[in-house]
Amino acid sequence: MKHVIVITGATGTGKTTVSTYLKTKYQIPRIITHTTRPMRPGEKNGVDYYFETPESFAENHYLESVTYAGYQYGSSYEGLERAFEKSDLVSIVLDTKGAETYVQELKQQAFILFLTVGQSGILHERLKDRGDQLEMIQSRIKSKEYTRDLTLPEDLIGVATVIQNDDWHRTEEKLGEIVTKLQPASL
Ligand SMILES: Nc1ncnc2c1ncn2[C@@H]1O[C@H](COP(=O)(O)OP(=O)(O)OP(=O)(O)O)[C@@H](O)[C@H]1O
Ligand SMILES: Nc1nc2c(ncn2[C@@H]2O[C@H](COP(=O)(O)O)[C@@H](O)[C@H]2O)c(=O)[nH]1
Repeated sequence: MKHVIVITGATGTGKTTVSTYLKTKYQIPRIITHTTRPMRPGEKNGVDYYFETPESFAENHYLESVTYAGYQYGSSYEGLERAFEKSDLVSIVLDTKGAETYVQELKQQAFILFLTVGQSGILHERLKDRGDQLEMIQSRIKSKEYTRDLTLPEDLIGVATVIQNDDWHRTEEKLGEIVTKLQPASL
């Protein structure tokens, strides 16, 4: 059975870091999603996201789309199919609203991974260290989506696997266990 590891949680908890690690260590491709937000330093179009204008964003066909801290984000059916052509096990990084939609649409094919940290105060530091502009950090941390994604939504309790991503070494160990469960034959 094909599976999508849906990596979700609040901003700065390490979703993209986990997705990149799964690709590097286990060759698990990431579904690239679309956004209207500006690029961060070092990001590349077609690698980190498909960066869109509001007009071009509206032209795609989305499995789900959301507004997050004032920008639009969406994952397309085509993106999912393209990733499944490469591998039976793929990952995607979504906010919690998107993760709920993936469970409704893909059912058992969606493996939900909710990332959290012990103290939400460290998230601000992580975003600063990542090179985010102060203005962007402040508006994001004030957004209702940020507050919402700090807590596992009720619909995902008992469905999601939770990793407290404070210690990267422990996170690596837990990811190894998850991949072994989902991809036993190839390890
Ligand atoms: N376990 C960890 N310990 C310390 N720093 C970490 C850890 N995991 C990730 N980071 C760092 O935290 C920063 C934010 O990580 P990342 O970009 O992966 O978060 P994210 O959840 O994808 O954020 P966003 O939703 O804003 O895109 C990065 O600089 C990353 O290197
Ligand atoms: N529901 C969706 N959420 C998405 C998608 N692509 C990214 N995201 C989430 O948006 C926020 C902000 O991302 P950032 O890269 O600007 O920090 C974060 O929670 C991502 O997981 C999507 O297609 N659908």
